[in-house]
Amino acid sequence: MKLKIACLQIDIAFGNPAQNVKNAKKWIEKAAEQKCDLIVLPELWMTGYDLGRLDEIGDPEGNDLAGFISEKAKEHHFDIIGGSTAKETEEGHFNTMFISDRNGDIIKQYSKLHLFKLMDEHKHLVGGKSDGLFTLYDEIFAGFICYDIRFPEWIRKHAMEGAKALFVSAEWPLARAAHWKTLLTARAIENQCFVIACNRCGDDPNNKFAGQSLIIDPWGEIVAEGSQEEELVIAEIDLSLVEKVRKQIPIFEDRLPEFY
Ligand SMILES: O=C(O)CCC(=O)C(=O)O
Repeated sequence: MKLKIACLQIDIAFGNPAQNVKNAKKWIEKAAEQKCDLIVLPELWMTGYDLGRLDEIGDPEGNDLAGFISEKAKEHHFDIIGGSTAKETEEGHFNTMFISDRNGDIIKQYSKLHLFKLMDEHKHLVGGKSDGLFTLYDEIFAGFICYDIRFPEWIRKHAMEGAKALFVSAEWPLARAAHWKTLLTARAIENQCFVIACNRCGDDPNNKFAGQSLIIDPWGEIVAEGSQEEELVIAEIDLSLVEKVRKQIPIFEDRLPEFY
């Protein structure tokens, strides 16, 4: 199966959901003109990292993000990996990814498992408790958020459970752009699956962000790479490549977990 995918590599206005929704609408229109099958948004794109103001600008139960992507998916007939939102619950705020299919049904919520202390997430957010697996086009995929990509065991668990493509939403700083590219390429090669990673660009009061969104195939080849500016990062991927690579070098069969 072939899929045309667009990462919406956008800038994010710090703590200004209204402006960010307006900008996202503009980029979603551009993706619709490109006739994409699926689009991906970055992490916390409605609020940015204005974590100190989440009581004011957080997203009650994630309904703002869920409602927005559901409406846009139906309008444009594409599936949406909606990036993440600061989902406000009785337990606190989660950093939660929402996924809508093209009928507007929310088919998955995944809350970031690994909180990133360097950006104070542990002081303002609650870590998730469940996996990122979901199904679209009768294929198994998985969603992750930013820092999660530093945990190969977490990603491997999803590949072992059948994920053929890993979708990553991020606000990854420019200072560690080399890690971003290396980690994502390694996750693609070691799990022999596609990696589609959408990062924000621009800056906030504390960080400059890398952009450089990536679409990587199961052989580790980069098929599309963003600049450091706002843009759509687009590629057509062919999911049958996953089986081909896994046949050529059968690492899942050759694993020796009794030694690990
Ligand atoms: O791991 C990193 O270097 C960046 C992670 C990050 O920015 C995040 O999880 O928000």
